[in-house]
Amino acid sequence: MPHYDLVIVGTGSGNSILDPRFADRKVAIVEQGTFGGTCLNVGCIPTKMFVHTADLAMAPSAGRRFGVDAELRGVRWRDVRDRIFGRIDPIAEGGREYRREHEDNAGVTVYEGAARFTGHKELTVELAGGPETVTADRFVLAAGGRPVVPDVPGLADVGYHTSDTIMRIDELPRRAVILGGGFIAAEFAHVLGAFGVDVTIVARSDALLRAEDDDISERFTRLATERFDVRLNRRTVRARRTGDGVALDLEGPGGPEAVEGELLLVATGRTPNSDLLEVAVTGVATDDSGHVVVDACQRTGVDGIYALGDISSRHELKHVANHEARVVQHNLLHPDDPIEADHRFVPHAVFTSPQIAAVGLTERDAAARGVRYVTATQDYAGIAYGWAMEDTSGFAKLLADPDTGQLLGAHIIGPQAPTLIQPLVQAMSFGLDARSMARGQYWIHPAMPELVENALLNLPLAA
Ligand SMILES: Cc1cc2nc3c(=O)[nH]c(=O)nc-3n(C[C@H](O)[C@H](O)[C@H](O)COP(=O)(O)OP(=O)(O)OC[C@H]3O[C@@H](n4cnc5c(N)ncnc54)[C@H](O)[C@@H]3O)c2cc1C
Ligand SMILES: NC(=O)c1ccc[n+]([C@@H]2O[C@H](COP(=O)([O-])OP(=O)(O)OC[C@H]3O[C@@H](n4cnc5c(N)ncnc54)[C@H](O)[C@@H]3O)[C@@H](O)[C@H]2O)c1
Repeated sequence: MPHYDLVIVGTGSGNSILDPRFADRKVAIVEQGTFGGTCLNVGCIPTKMFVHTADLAMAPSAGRRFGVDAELRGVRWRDVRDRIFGRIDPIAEGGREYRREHEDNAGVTVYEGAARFTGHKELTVELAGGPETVTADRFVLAAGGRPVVPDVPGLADVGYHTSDTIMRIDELPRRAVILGGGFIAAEFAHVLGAFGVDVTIVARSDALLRAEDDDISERFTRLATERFDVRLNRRTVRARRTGDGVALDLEGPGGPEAVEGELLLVATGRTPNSDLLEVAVTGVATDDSGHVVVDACQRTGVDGIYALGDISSRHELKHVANHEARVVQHNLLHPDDPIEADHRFVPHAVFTSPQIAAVGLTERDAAARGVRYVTATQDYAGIAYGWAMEDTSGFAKLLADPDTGQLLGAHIIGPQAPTLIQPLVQAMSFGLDARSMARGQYWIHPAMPELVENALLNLPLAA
């Protein structure tokens, strides 16, 4: 039975741990799917390439009110798809080849198959030629998560897509139904809608993107309702096949109803892969949502076993997985001088239309925690660049401590929100108060960050 110094399960963020400093160690890396993991192959990167293309497809119709008459003559779906994966697939394959063949990785063995723990620090991998069992002093659990499919009668039989499959379809449907009202629903509704698909969104709660600050969620829900057929407060009773696709029978405030599409996208969250990896067999604990329990240094309760990314983090974000991979890398190299992960101010963005970004507390969080706070908002429509963009719906909302001016939360809905939020993430991370941030630097006029400057100046802080 081969024994390793280190075994890494998962080639998403886990793959970035290995660098020349590990050259003197005997290492194995295990992957059951496509090298590079979710973000590269079926997550952040292809979705944002589709989103950018969708934004371009929307531009002609947006031009009209600027006096620019342009027309969208069509979207060549297969060309879009093949351009995107024509770039991504070789990167995934290049990463695989690098680990398997390159002299830099002379000490690395790649196992391609599904792994599960079969004993204490003992892992069995289902290889094409049969199972192989390995042991190691140290493990990194970086096996991510997978889409959750709700237990709706008929769903398993009708044929549905998840984010794992929808980006590779051969033809765009005329009509699509999206089940779920979170990140993936918001992003794919935008992409499909921009490409001319009639989109119906079915959500069980009373708003889309419900985890956002209420003002953001309300604004997005209103805008989405103008663009898509949005069914809120709906329970999905049953899925059934129709002549040309799928129907969902729903129960809602108005009684029973049905929605139909040629394609159904299930976007109802993700679950960590700790169960399939059978981490309990090696003594690693999970919480009630299946996330591996780690301490601030990303160590599980079992000596020498670390975890990172979606398998252990409720954030389920690539920048968090990357940060945690850097922490694990340091702690593997310097076990006697470990560092902690910093989860204080984790931002996120939803790349839909309009774009959304946030960091820190929502107003709901602040109220629930009994934190003293003041808020301020600034509309894009009230800054010069917002006039240039004729924006009528975007705004920034800030929460701050009324006495110290320390920022507690920032929420933006509107063009370039993920870019605009970054200086606020920086201010929060380095403890810069709102007044110093607003007046201690120049803000380029008339650029979009004036949205942030004005939101900061609008905060009703103690004199
Ligand atoms: C559609 C979509 C869009 C997203 N967009 C964004 C975004 O814009 N920004 C952002 O920050 N985040 C985004 N995310 C989330 C982001 O992709 C994840 O947080 C991130 O990829 C997690 O990285 P990871 O290394 O923890 O896991 P993964 O990248 O999922 O890597 C885990 C790897 O482990 C392998 N594996 C699993 N189980 C086993 C096993 N038993 N044996 C062997 N191998 C195994 C898997 O095949 C996989 O390759 C998106 C996710 C999705 C689904
Ligand atoms: N831009 C980004 O950073 C980005 C983009 C896409 C995905 N992601 C990550 O991937 C994760 C998964 O995305 P997601 O959109 O699937 O999850 P999500 O948690 O954002 O949304 C899930 C949605 O499904 C609904 N839902 C859950 N169970 C349901 C059921 N049984 N019936 C009907 N509706 C149900 C929830 O109410 C919610 O609206 C996200 O949490 C996010 O961290 C990030």
